[in-house]
Amino acid sequence: MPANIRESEALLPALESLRDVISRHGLDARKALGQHFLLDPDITARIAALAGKLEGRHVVEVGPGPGGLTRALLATPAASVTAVELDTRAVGIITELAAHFPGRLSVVEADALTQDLTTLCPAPRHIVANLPYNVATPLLIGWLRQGNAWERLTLMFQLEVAERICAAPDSPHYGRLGVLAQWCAQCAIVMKLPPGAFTPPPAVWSAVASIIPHATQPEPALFKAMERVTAAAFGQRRKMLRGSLKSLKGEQLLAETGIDGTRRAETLSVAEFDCLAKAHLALSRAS
Ligand SMILES: C[S@@+](CC[C@H](N)C(=O)[O-])C[C@H]1O[C@@H](n2cnc3c(N)ncnc32)[C@H](O)[C@@H]1O
Repeated sequence: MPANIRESEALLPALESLRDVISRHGLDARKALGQHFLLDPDITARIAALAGKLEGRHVVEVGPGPGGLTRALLATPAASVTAVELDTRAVGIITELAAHFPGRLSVVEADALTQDLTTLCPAPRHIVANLPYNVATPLLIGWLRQGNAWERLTLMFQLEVAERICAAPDSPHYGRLGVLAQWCAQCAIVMKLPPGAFTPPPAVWSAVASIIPHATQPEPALFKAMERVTAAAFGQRRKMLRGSLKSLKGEQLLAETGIDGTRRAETLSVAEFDCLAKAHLALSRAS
């Protein structure tokens, strides 16, 4: 395995600069596609390193754009990289890049929101991506739903979203996304980047979150129950639980779990939400 960033770069064949590739393919950044590119190879190599051991792993990269992070991933010992991209111009760039890495890089032109990424490569699978910010949250929730399929996710979000994913109870960013993510995975912010690290720069800071699914994952019906409970509890977060959970037979749920109905959603631990989701599922199966 390469010992450092310079050694990793040395593993790549001589490639055209990303700026030249962008201009040759007319890949001017489009806001609607959340396009903020990473062109600094030191930064992309650091992100690839944050993904941990990639030897023998199959990596899915969502939104390769001009391919900076893709190149960094190819400089690791990953068994394969599958890039999923919506923008035809970027698909053209990655198709060209794939010619330099026969059998190791493939590109799929698709919307990652509707494509089941688990069908694209065998396990053990990782996702590594600088995500399009406009669809990052629904993408993450979809991948959490398939927790068993992923060994690890290393994902760039807007800093505020990464903070919500990793927030502790009773802290300002704690909410539905943090409960769902931490219920399914170990989550941590492992890198922060200022707007100037991207071309063009976004309006806000960004952060990479490392998301490692727990060994045991909720079954689909329990995941749905947790989605319903957290939507109700945080949908009216200023309300006490006995009010916000009313539509889910809240009184019964609270009695069964022993959780005080005068508490508010943001004070509950992930373990307490787990109890509520299990009680809700049991109640809905019984009725
Ligand atoms: C933030 S840019 C990252 C580009 C590149 N990985 C980089 O770091 O320079 C997000 C990328 O996701 C692509 N994208 C946007 N929406 C998508 C979707 N629904 N499915 C797949 N790719 C998408 C964009 O075209 C763009 O290339």
